[in-house]
Amino acid sequence: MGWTEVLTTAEMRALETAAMASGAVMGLELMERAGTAVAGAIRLRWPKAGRVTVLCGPGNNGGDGYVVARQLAQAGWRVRVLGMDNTPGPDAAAMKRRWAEMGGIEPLTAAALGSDLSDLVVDAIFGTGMTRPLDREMALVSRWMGGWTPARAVTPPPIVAVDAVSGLCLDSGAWLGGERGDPGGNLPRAALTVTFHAPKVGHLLELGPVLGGELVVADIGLKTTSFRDAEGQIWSERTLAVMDPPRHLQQDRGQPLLGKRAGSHKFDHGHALIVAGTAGQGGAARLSARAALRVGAGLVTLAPPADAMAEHSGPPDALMRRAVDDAAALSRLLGDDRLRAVCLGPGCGTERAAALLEPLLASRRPAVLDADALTALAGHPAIFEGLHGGCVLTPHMGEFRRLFPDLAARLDTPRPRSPAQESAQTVALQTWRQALADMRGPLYSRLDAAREAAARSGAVVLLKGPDTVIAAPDGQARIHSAFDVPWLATAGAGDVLAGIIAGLLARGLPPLEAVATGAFLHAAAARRFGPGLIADDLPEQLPGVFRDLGL
Ligand SMILES: NC(=O)C1=CN([C@@H]2O[C@H](COP(=O)(O)OP(=O)(O)OC[C@H]3O[C@@H](n4cnc5c(N)ncnc54)[C@H](OP(=O)(O)O)[C@@H]3O)[C@@H](O)[C@H]2O)[C@@H](O)CC1
Ligand SMILES: [K+]
Repeated sequence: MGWTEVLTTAEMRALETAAMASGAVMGLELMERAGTAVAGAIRLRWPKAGRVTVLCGPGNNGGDGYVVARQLAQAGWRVRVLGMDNTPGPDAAAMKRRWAEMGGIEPLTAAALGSDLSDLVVDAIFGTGMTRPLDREMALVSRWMGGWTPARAVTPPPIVAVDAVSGLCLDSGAWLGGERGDPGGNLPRAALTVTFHAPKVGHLLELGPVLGGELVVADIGLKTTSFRDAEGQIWSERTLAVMDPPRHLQQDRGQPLLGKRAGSHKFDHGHALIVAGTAGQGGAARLSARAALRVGAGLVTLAPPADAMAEHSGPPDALMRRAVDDAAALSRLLGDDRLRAVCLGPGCGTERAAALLEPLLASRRPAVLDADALTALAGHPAIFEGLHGGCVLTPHMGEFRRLFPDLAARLDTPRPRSPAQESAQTVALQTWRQALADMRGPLYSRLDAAREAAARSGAVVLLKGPDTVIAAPDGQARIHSAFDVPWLATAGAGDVLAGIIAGLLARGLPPLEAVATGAFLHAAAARRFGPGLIADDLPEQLPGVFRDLGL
């Protein structure tokens, strides 16, 4: 594996619809495969048949649940099924009938769960069709799965989620059971989530990774892997996620992408300019510079104002230094074509950043704009207008809020992305593009926000977080979930990331690739060091990361 395609719920429904419309597969068959995959994953992890309670919702997620119930019963499990008193769509109804021939269906209520004694609970209540907050009864069921009952706290049995923990929005990773960002306690945490064909956006963002546990992506035989338009071109608006060390880092059309070819010259690997600030603020820029060197830029020059030069005279000795006092000095320096990329912002000071942004943007040089440069951009709309496709913005949520207040506000409010909730099943293949634009899932996501920010600014945007989201102006996006490296939340880590990206830009990687690769290397360095990490350690881990990648 490497980069993996990630889908919205509408995209998933469109793929499924296309597969059925082409006659390649029937809905009932897909449901049987989905349920079989879940039952198989359960039997692999819990090989000794025990007692299982399967909670089945009103739609096709519930249909999968009835398949799981049947298959586990056939494998010797003692199965209790709690379901809803409704007639679901034809496929789920058929699966419900088949189960009813084998066992009973009790009403799905919190009261019925109160005395449950099972070893395992299968949550097949809601999946990709989750469109609105849980009603009161389902909220109580959900709280039971989270270990809360009116009488006392209980330890719920391990939960296996079919497609998602019910209540999670698979388009945003937000919790639909309550207020966004403050979902309260007692959220259910699955031991295992089995999803189908591809991860969904919500598995990787916000609470998705926290609530989902181990994520298994089961192949249910949907052959299509990418969206292609009528001319067979892959859409530009794709979302890819790093699930494993990306293979392309080791090899790109037979050539090492990050490795260095024997006999190459330092100028073959680019020259990065790291702008530094006035006295007393130097550490940040030096962290960026060290990272740019370690990631393999051929040369790195640090550019403080002349009166701060003394402060910047320490190691690493491999750094070159050049005083840049004002916009004119930066313009002159950028007259040298060999300077391939610039990093502006870390430890720079907002005023200095604002003054230097104009010549930098005018030079059209690839540039990472971080920290103080982002604050300067937020305060100067005219400079913001000068952003271009070679620019990379690396805001954390606070900086994002200053730059794109309306987009941040939409993230804060749990409201639908679009009121149109037209059934995807009716969407014809040719009209996907329009249909998906109308039907993105129930909640506006960090991915949506980053995409809009990139389109608006014309720059590549990396929105920081444990679920880093990266978007390019043409709609391409990457998700880099790194919930396993909490030690990255440390002072200066962002400066290192900016330096890594600047180094990769200097080495000639296109902006989106530089940013996505940079996010991966940054997390990999943190992972390699482990607990106790400080930002200074990150660049020093890069050689080990490269060795691990086989460079
Ligand atoms: N796509 C694929 O390739 C495959 C998909 N498969 C499976 O299908 C699942 C998707 O099925 P789905 O579309 O029927 O949606 P699902 O999640 O069952 O929920 C829909 C029902 O819930 C209701 N409802 C929604 N929110 C509610 C709320 N808060 N409170 C109460 N009710 C609420 C909603 O009602 P409505 O909004 O229509 O009023 C509707 O009745 C998917 O996750 C996967 O498991 C596999 O079988 C095979 C391959
Ligand atoms: K579910």
